[in-house]
Amino acid sequence: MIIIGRLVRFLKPFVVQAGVSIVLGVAAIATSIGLLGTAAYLIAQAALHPSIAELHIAIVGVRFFGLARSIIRYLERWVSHGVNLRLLGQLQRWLYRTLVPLLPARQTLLPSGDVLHRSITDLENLENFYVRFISPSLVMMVTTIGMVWFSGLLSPAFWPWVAVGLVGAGGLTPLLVYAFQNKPTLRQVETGAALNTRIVEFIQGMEDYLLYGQEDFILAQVERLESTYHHLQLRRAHYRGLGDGLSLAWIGMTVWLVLWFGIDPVARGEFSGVLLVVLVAVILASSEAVSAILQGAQNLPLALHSARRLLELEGMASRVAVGGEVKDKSVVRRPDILVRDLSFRYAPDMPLVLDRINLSIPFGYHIGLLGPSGAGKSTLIHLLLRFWAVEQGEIYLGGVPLANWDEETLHQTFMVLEQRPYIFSETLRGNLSLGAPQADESQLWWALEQVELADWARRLPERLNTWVGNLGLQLSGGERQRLALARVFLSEAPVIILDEPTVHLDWTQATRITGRLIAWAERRTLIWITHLPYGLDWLDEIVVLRQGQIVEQGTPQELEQGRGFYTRMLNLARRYANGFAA
Ligand SMILES: Nc1ncnc2c1ncn2[C@@H]1O[C@H](COP(=O)(O)OP(=O)(O)OP(=O)(O)O)[C@@H](O)[C@H]1O
Repeated sequence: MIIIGRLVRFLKPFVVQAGVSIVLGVAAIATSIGLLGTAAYLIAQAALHPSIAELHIAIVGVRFFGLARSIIRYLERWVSHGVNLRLLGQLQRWLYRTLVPLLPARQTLLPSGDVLHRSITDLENLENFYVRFISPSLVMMVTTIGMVWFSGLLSPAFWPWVAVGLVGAGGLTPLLVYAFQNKPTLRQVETGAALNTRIVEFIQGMEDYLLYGQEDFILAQVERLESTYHHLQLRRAHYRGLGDGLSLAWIGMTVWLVLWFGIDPVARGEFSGVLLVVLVAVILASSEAVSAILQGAQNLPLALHSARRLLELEGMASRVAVGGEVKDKSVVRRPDILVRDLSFRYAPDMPLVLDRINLSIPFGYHIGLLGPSGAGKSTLIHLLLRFWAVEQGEIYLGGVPLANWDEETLHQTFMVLEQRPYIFSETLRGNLSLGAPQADESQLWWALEQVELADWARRLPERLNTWVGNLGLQLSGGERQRLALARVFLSEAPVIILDEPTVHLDWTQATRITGRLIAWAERRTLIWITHLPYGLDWLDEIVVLRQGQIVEQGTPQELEQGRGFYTRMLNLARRYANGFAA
């Protein structure tokens, strides 16, 4: 019920249109009943050979209901599909708004295939909830009340049977269908999501699977999931068939009871035979509303499970701090960074990844964040970007607590080159201008020059307009890295964070590009993350992280003269380099 309540709130903006669609739905069923009722009256009355004048009203009624039924049904579909499409748009917007703050940090919790499943299949299932459940339920209720009232009007002997029959067919049977469908549907949704996840993983990791000879194993998993999925689909179809049969039995029983209790009074002349025929016809006509609600009950578990999966994203999102608004825009252009007593763990039952970190990075400083793998460097940056909420300690940006920065301004302040930069299935131009849509042709070429990709780009068949599709897989590791670095050169952000920026580059090229980066970032803050203590003399300060703690801090020269962790790393690195050279 809570889920249904949360779903109904999405309908709020379209409540008028939804109301109109329900009224039209009731009117469409009413005209169907009217058509069958007047047609039955006409045939039954005609059998008694009355004068044509006596049949006149019934003839007009048949014409009217016949015409009105098509027009009203058309209008009802038009309005309800309009509501549906707008609703789908609203749900999609809601989903993307929910996913955006969630994805950077929680990718590990949501495999890409699962996100795909949620954003396509789950949304589609949810769409059915409104058109196939809410509206038919209300139409069924009104139809039942209307039919009970009409049969009671004809004779008090009939209405209890009509009430029992319609409640059985349109109330109890859908409930039974829902109860039986619930479990297999839950399993079907989960199996479908697992299937999607496996398929996306298989495609993304195809190279490795082939290399390790694991393709048969993965394909067997996919086939197993697929066969479970089809088996569950079959089971659901089976219950659906049972539901259809059961509701028909209820309607048939109602007709039978009405005839059983009606024939004697007709024989005794106490009740009109024509009206008895009309009553039977309208009961049969009301089964149109029954079949709609049965379809709704069939889809309800699917919609509810999908809704639960979608709404749980909201719960995850609320754990990430939501920003306010930075009033003083001047701090946005020259923000100092201050980290005070920051501790962090990924989950309450996990160990501390950062332990009482204190750090001050004045604007314009070039600082190196050094430490072995797993020291917590990326975590510190992700907290700075507010991918995760700070729970212990504080981070100030430009003197303003990080939580008070709005998302958009925060993202304009930072340019981040992640360890595995993402190359989009796009043209070279599209990939370059991602963070700098204002950049003109000459700026794009300038950026390519800085990363030594301009000659390569000139040789491409369509130069900047060449498709570097398939997530950049047709580029070499070094080309991908330099393309991502070219994006950095186009950025206007005041704080630049580069996570292992020269990985995949050869030593001489890395040195040249680093030199250009240093010069370019002269009036910006630069945070250079690395685990190699090489060639860092140009930095204003180096902070050494180890097991989540700052173990050393100072200028490169100060650290080199000391006997700490940094010197040990440096000596080790030199020994390795000499060993290789020898
Ligand atoms: N999403 C996550 N959930 C749980 N633990 C995580 C998550 N991300 C990182 N960790 C753990 O936090 C610790 C610090 O990881 P982090 O990525 O910050 O290290 P790092 O210094 O950047 O390492 P590297 O140089 O290898 O990138 C590691 O032990 C890692 O396993």
